[in-house]
Amino acid sequence: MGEPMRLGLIGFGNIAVTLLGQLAGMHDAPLERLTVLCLPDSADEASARLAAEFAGASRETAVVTDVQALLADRPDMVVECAGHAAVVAHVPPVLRAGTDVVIVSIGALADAPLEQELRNAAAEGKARLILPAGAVGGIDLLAAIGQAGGLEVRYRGLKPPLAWSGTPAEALINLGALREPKTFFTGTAREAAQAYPKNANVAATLALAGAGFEATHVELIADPAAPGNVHEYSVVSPLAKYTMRIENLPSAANAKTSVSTVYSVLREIRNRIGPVSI
Ligand SMILES: NC(=O)C1=CN([C@@H]2O[C@H](COP(=O)(O)OP(=O)(O)OC[C@H]3O[C@@H](n4cnc5c(N)ncnc54)[C@H](O)[C@@H]3O)[C@@H](O)[C@H]2O)C=CC1
Ligand SMILES: O=C([O-])CC(=O)C(=O)O
Repeated sequence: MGEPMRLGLIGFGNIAVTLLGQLAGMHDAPLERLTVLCLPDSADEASARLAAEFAGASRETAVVTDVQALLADRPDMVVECAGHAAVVAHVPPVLRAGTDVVIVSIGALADAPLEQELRNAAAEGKARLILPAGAVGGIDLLAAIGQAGGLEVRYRGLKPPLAWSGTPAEALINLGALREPKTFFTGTAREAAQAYPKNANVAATLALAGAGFEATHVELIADPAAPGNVHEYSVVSPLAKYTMRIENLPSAANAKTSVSTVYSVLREIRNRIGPVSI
C-alpha cells in the first residue's frame, strides 16, 4: 500500500464529480485529505457532496474558493479539471509553491507566454507540471519517438454535433440539421486548442508530446453518426509509423468530455501513491 496522500482538486464539474466517485472507492492507494478549489457558486454543493460521498474516519475534506487557501491545506499534488481560465489563474502559484500539478486543460498551453510562465513556475518551485494523456492514447510512444525528430502528426477529432454546441462550429454549420460528417476546422494544433478550449485539448496534448503546436495538423469534424467522441491520428517518423483510433464514451454530464479523461486523471493519482507506476 502507498503512503496516504493529500490531494487538491481545482474545479468541481463533470470530471471532478466523476473522479470523486472513483476516489471514494479507492482503498489500496489511500487519500487522507481532499481539498477542492471551486467557484463560490458551487461551494455549497461541493461541501455537501464531499461530506456525503467521500469524508470518513480516515479522510478529511475541505472546500475553498481561493488558491491561497488551497495551498494552506498543503496538498502533495493538485489536479486541475476546471478549464483554460483556471490554468491561467491558479496553476502558476501552485507550481511556484513547490506543488506538483496535473492539468487536464492542456490546450491552455497553446498560449505560448502561458506555457513559458508554467515552465518557469515549475522550475522556480522545483515542482512538476504533469500532462496526462487525457482522452487520447499512445502519448507514451509519441513522446518517446519524437525525441528522434522527423515527426509528421495528423489528428482528426470527430464528435456528435451536440458536442460542438457553444463553440465557433455553430457559426460555421447548422449542427442541428447535419445529416453527414462535416469538417468545419482545418489548421494547426495551436489554432484548434485556442478556438475550441473545451474540445481540442487532445490536439494540444499530441502537439506537446510530438511535433509541436505549429506542425501538428488538425481537423475537427461534426458527425451525426460518430460512435462517441472519436480521436484518430497518424504518426510517421523515422523510428515508427502508427495510426490510432479511439472511440470514447462521452460523459453523461458533459457530452464534450470523454469519460476516459477521468480515468486518465485517476491513473496519475494512483501512479503517484500506489506502489507501482504504469
Ligand atoms: N486533456 C483532455 O483530454 C481533456 C481535457 N478536458 C478539459 O477539462 C475541462 C473540464 O472538463 P469538465 O469537467 O467536463 O467540464 P465542466 O464544465 O463540467 O466542469 C468545469 C468546472 O470547473 C469550474 N471552474 C471554472 N473556472 C474555474 C475556476 N477559475 N476555479 C475553479 N473552478 C472553476 C466550473 O464551475 C465547472 O464546474 C474542460 O474544460 C477541458 O478544458 C476535457 C476533456 C478532455
Ligand atoms: O474528451 C474528449 O474526448 C476530448 C476533449 O474534449 C478535448 O480534447 O478537449
